[in-house]
Amino acid sequence: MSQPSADVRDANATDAPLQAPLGDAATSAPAEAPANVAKSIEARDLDIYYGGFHAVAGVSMTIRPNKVTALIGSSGCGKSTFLRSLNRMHELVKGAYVDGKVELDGRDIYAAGTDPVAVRRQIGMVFQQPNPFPTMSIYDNVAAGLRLNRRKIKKPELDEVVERALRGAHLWTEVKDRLDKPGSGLSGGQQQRLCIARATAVEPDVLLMDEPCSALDPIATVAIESLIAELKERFTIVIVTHNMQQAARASDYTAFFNIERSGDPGRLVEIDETQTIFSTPASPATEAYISGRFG
Ligand SMILES: Nc1ncnc2c1ncn2[C@@H]1O[C@H](COP(=O)(O)OP(=O)(O)OP(=O)(O)O)[C@@H](O)[C@H]1O
Repeated sequence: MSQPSADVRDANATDAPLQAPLGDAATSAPAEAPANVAKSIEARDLDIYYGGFHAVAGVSMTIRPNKVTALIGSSGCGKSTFLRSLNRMHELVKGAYVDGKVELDGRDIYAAGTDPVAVRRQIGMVFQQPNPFPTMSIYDNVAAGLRLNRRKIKKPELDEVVERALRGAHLWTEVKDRLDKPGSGLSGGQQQRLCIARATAVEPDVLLMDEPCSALDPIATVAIESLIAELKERFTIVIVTHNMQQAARASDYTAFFNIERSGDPGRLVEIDETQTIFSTPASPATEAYISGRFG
């Protein structure tokens, strides 16, 4: 829930796609995967609250299209909170709200009248724990979002989208002969790739990933990392990770968050190309964190 502001009202004039009812927005979606141009996100002076608790303060950041941006920083500095504010999942917590702006290609996702469900369709999320719908088949897990968005979608088209999403998630060959079996019967790494297939099947512009490998073994982690490298050809990706090697391997840009004193809100210290953050960061706090001196 954003606090109303003049800026929000101004942005309202240009946010038509996010205001479209979910079904309409999706009905016009092309059957084929769209061109490889994803969208950028711009956070401007973003403050994030849980009721009276100020969790994250004053974040301004550009998230570039078709790049992987990693969010790193010590526990509790607000990485996940910031991530969830980028697709309006934050406000699902009772009393939680943001102040400031988040723009998807220049359109404020918090503008008055914007449908948060449509925002979440355009900015998908993959969580730490793989969470396939437990009673649904593998096929239905991937088809679920499309069925919600496009009630009249025909079976042959759905088959095509499900196959494409599963191939895109490097899962097709492993599951093509058991599409009718429950998604919960897959291994952890397979379940996470199923969740990625589910998230990408609706062709979002941005994929948010909250520690997507932290519940996985090293082999499954490598599989997800190589998948992320491919997915950025089609999507803008933001990933929260505690694993600095993973940030160094998998991201193009890295944002370091920090809390100066206990009880203070988390703040963005710096964002730069990953190579720069891990070799010559601007801030001593970043240097201390990446060299393992704290956090
Ligand atoms: N649902 C919630 N209600 C109230 N406070 C919350 C809630 N979720 C998180 N917080 C608080 O917000 C702050 C930021 O938490 P957040 O989980 O975003 O940090 P993080 O950097 O992602 O941490 P970690 O690396 O441990 O996952 C913390 O002080 C946390 O306790």
